[in-house]
Amino acid sequence: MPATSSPDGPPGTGDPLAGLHDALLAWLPTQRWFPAKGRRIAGLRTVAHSVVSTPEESPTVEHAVIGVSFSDAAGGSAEERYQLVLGAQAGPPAEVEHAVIGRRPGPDGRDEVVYDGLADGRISRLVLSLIVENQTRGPLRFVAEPDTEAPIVGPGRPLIGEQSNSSVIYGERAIMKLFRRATAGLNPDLELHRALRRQGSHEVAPLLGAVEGELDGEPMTVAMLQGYASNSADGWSMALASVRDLLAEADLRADEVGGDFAGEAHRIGKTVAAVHLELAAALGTHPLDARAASEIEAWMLDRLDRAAEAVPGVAEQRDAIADVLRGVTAAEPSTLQRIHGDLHLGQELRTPTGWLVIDFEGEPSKSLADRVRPDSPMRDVAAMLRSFDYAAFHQLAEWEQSADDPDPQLERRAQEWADRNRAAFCDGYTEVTGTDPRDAPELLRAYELDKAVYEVLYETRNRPSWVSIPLRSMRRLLTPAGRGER
Ligand SMILES: Nc1ncnc2c1ncn2[C@@H]1O[C@H](COP(=O)(O)OP(=O)(O)O)[C@@H](O)[C@H]1O
Ligand SMILES: O=P(O)(O)O[C@H]1O[C@H](CO)[C@@H](O[C@H]2O[C@H](CO)[C@@H](O)[C@H](O)[C@H]2O)[C@H](O)[C@H]1O
Repeated sequence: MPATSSPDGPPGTGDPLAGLHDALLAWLPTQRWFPAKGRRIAGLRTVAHSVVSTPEESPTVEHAVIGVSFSDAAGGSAEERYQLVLGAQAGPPAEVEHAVIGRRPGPDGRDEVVYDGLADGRISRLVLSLIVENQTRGPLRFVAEPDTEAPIVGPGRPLIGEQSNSSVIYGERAIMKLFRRATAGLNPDLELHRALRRQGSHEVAPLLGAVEGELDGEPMTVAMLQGYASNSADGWSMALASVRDLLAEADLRADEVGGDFAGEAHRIGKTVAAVHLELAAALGTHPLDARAASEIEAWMLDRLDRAAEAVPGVAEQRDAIADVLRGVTAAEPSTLQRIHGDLHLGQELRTPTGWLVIDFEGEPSKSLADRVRPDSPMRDVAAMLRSFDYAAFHQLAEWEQSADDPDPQLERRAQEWADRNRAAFCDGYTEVTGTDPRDAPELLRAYELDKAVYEVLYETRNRPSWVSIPLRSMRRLLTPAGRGER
């Protein structure tokens, strides 16, 4: 049996990672998934730790939850928790060299190297086989989804790219995501994929299995295994290619240039609509009555005030924005249900047969309670409309960094691209649900503006050179002429 422990004391009192705290503190900010880069870390502790491998298996594989606390103004006393899968071996293979975290004395007295386990194909292969065999190792349960056969195709290859979690791909057949933020409770990504699977959804990748643990006495989702859509392209890259074609031919309209995206936007609209119907059928709907609407309004206003504190461009428009956000109370009668919660073109994959929606975790900065709260499907629709704006104006925003003045002709072309694709998306959505989102303009505008405010804060913190994109949309949504979708 693998050894397990749940240390909670100070370093040196039985914490198996105590000797690695300094190394972890240096390593964490270098990781793409670590969201608190640049913040002043006050301390680190091991919240939970278990050994996954048996003594016969090499390398040693460990699962840990670490708690990081901060001493800057944004930190307060809140601790953020992250999951790690660690490999440990005296002489690990060269392929993990880039993933080394530190060294510590091994069980035989010799130093062993501790590294990010997902970089080691032997470790990802072990995790996959534990899932397929439905094994339990210490506090971790490796579960295959009933009636599925996860393909055993050997070691995993870490996904390289922009991610908030960490994924490995198994031979173009399966993909496993380790959720980096450790949160007590069922992760909505797993929960909603399970619900959609029950509905026989063709709009999401098939769920194959999961790794589940415990945190604070509650279940915690460690990882999720899905079918891999090989030969797919994400909507964001496809949309950018289309916009590039358009801006290279500034004299032509979006429908006259090669690489028009409107057909795809229409199909994405249909796909998102189908997901909404499936989620409603699987998990139910509730009326968006006056009480629910005022709760959503309060939540939006609170988020607006937090953004206004951090970004002067938002603070200057605070009252005008608040007036638009109050549009959610004009939403009756309509319904609330479980939704995606953080939809954008990068969360859509074009496969040879259609579009798939991925990543149902919701906005990363929201608490779990907020991410699982039923909301209007209009939030997802508005988020997609925002994404078409992003794709349209992204290149201009990059050019504006180096050019003196924006070219008004290119701005007009970009706006045409956005309008054309937003309309095509709404048409596709309406075709499937029978409800045209543009028939509730105040609700749609409130959700779009709420998302734009979120994005202004997100870009200020993560990609300051992109902040002009949501700021431009914020201004448009506050201008009477720029409001209408039709
Ligand atoms: N089922 C899948 N098939 C193919 N590629 C996928 C699949 N799921 C995710 N990906 C790829 O992995 C990337 C990260 O996945 P995502 O679920 O968005 O992770 P994160 O939550 O870390 O952002 C996606 O942008 C996509 O390129
Ligand atoms: O993908 P995540 O779930 O981590 O979502 C976060 O990051 C997104 C960017 O990667 C961010 O999306 C924003 O930028 C996109 C272009 O990169 C654009 O298509 C989206 O419309 C825009 O919101 C998302 O908001 C954030 O939560």
